[in-house]
Amino acid sequence: MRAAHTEAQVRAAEEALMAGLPPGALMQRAASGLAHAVLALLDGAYGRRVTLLVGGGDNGGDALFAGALLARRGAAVDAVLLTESPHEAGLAALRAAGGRVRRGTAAPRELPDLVVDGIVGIGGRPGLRDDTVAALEAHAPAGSGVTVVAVDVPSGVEVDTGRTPEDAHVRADVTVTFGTHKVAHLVDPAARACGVVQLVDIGLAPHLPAPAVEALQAADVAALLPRPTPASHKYSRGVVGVRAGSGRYPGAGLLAVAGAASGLVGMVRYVGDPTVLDRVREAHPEVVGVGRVQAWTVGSGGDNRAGAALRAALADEVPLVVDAEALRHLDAPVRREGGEPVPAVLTPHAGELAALLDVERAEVEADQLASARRAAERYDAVVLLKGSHSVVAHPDGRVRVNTSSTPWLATAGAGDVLAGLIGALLAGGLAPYDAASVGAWLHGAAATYASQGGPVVATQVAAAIPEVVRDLLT
Ligand SMILES: NC(=O)C1=CN([C@@H]2O[C@H](COP(=O)(O)OP(=O)(O)OC[C@H]3O[C@@H](n4cnc5c(N)ncnc54)[C@H](O)[C@@H]3O)[C@@H](O)[C@H]2O)[C@@H](O)CC1
Ligand SMILES: Nc1ncnc2c1ncn2[C@@H]1O[C@H](COP(=O)(O)OP(=O)(O)O)[C@@H](O)[C@H]1O
Ligand SMILES: [K+]
Repeated sequence: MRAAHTEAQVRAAEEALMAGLPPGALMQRAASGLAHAVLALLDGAYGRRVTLLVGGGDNGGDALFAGALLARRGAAVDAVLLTESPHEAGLAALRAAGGRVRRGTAAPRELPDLVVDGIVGIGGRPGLRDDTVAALEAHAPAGSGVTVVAVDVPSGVEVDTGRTPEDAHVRADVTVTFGTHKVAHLVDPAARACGVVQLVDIGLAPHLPAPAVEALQAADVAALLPRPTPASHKYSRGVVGVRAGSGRYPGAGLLAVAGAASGLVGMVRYVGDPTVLDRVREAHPEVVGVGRVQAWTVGSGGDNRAGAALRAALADEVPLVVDAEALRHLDAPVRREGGEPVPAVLTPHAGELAALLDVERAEVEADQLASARRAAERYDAVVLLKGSHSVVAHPDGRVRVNTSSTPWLATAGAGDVLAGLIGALLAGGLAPYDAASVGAWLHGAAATYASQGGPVVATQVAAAIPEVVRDLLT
């Protein structure tokens, strides 16, 4: 599991760890990890030009000590001070190692190979001052190819929320972080500013509490996956029912069935528009009609009958996935007629979540973590906010973020496949929170697998699910 913590959690853990260490030991660990990451990126130090952008806190200290290490290895290291009070010991170390120190935002005569963003870390306020933006532009102009390495977090993003409320922030190619991931490394839009995140172990783990946000890794997914035993039969593995697609969107019914029929349950039933049913049977001869199910997927590509389909599924006293058109017919909290709670997974994209919360889409996109949490609480259901790093929020406040995807997955019908797949996982016995997060992981991994770096369509994503599962289990 990849764990991400808040600033306060990190500071408390750091305090506990430092109590047993000599002063400055943690910064040395951080700086050494940072310097080694830079050395790997530059494939050596000798003759390489590195510029440090240095703020007034310990984040700048990390950059200065790492710069000293790089200078001792033969790199030409320049520190640009963006503060009146840089980390004194760090500055002395850099100078002693032969590094040069400058102030001001003037452009260098020659661009460096790599810029280290040591402007602010977890102590930073969101946004960057104008002079900082100018210094950044002068040393790593957009499109220049200068590699940008952020120390701990890209300066200017909001560390605990993943928001980027001020547009001014660093956009890094690589972020080198310490001790644990921070929320901003996982949650968009901040996660997009991090580039590749590398974690340096500084010994913090024993002092860390339960994470604020986590991300499943392949081994976690493998451990959670329902799988058959020698005693299994098709009913014991679970039956998923799909109420999706319509005369207007027949393909969505087919794609939801394709996601459900990826072999993770014993049987798939399709209930809905007769013309869609005929096409489902042609494409998936193993799919059957009306009967008992252990979970429903409702709403993908639905029409004005989606409300009735939702009511019928709710009446069945089994867990359900509520997608697309069916989301419009939901009441908060999600309840059966009679008022009992229903285990449910809602799968909105940002526009649909905005409608569920009665806010603007832009607000959801800007504050994905809080929006998903708020909806999970209000609807008393697991909410999967779809995006490049989909957010899965539990009504009790827990959150998982999915990082297995590829931008090529942003393609029509991909959401229908996901809804069917999560329905199958619910029918297979997973709790809604696990079904949603395992489903999002498999879906993203299937897209990545099918894409191989190139374009994919939703049908190919569904077809790649068994291959991804096979890889996981063997
Ligand atoms: N907490 C930990 O476990 C560790 C922390 N370390 C480093 O220490 C960092 C935290 O250091 P600090 O607490 O000193 O805080 P930061 O260095 O993140 O920032 C605080 C300083 O920046 C100024 N500042 C805040 N927002 C600003 C903005 N938007 N523009 C310009 N200046 C701004 C503040 O006035 C203050 O001087 C971490 O991110 C990490 O890099 C590491 O050295 C080792 C371990
Ligand atoms: N930029 C992106 N990178 C990775 N995955 C994405 C991106 N944008 C969207 N996705 C994923 O693609 C799918 C799109 O689903 P959705 O918006 O419901 O489309 P549709 O309704 O056409 O099926 C979701 O699983 C979402 O997480
Ligand atoms: K930084």
